[in-house]
Amino acid sequence: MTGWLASVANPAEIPLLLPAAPGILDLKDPSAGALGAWAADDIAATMRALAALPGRPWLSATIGDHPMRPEAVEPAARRIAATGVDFVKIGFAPDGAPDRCIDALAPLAAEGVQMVAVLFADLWPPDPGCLPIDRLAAAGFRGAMLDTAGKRHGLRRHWDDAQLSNFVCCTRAHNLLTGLAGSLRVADIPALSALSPDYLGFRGALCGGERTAGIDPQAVARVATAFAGLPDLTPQPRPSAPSRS
Ligand SMILES: O=C[C@H](O)COP(=O)(O)O
Repeated sequence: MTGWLASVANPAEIPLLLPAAPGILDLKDPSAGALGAWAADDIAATMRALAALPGRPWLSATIGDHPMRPEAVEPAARRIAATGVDFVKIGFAPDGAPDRCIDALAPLAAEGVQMVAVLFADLWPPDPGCLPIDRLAAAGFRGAMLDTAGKRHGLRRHWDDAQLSNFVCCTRAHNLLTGLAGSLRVADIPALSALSPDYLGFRGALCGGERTAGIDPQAVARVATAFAGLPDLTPQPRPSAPSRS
């Protein structure tokens, strides 16, 4: 089943999301850019606050928007990893040296940090063969998601559903967790879930359209309801054949 990720701008928004039970709470400050980072102290405090919550969502946190240089990306990732957050999300764009950044992050994976690459669909060509998916897997990344750096148009204006399906298949073939995001709306949920990514990510749709506006509980309920109504496509065990006796 495809799950969902909810981006939260500050600790005060978390109680508005928890009743809707997203699988991942993504700590990200949308007013500070596509991958705007929370303060590390706030991430660590949120991890502590939710640690004992039964069935708590996973927590991810972004490292901020950085130029594609290892000396910028690696220390930022290390700083967020030190908070103990479950997943560290790192953005990759084709400009600069994304390959060298990925290689510089491999030691973090070896230390047990679960990193998720965020690949910007409006910056990379719409073909998973052009993305550094092999390299991410070889470096020990846990997942790769496709998102958009610009928020004016949704993901599906940049990549069509066949291209998105290729992305899901390609990342899955590398044993990476797979996510799709980028100004997604409730109306996108059935078609994108049918591609079977591990999760779909939302911010704008949870705020009634404007991602910096703050969480709107009614908009959250619309997203959660759309997921609750999806068919369960998980393969079921076959009933055993009747015995011949
Ligand atoms: O990680 C997911 C993003 O926060 C999605 O934000 P968005 O729906 O505003 O593009």
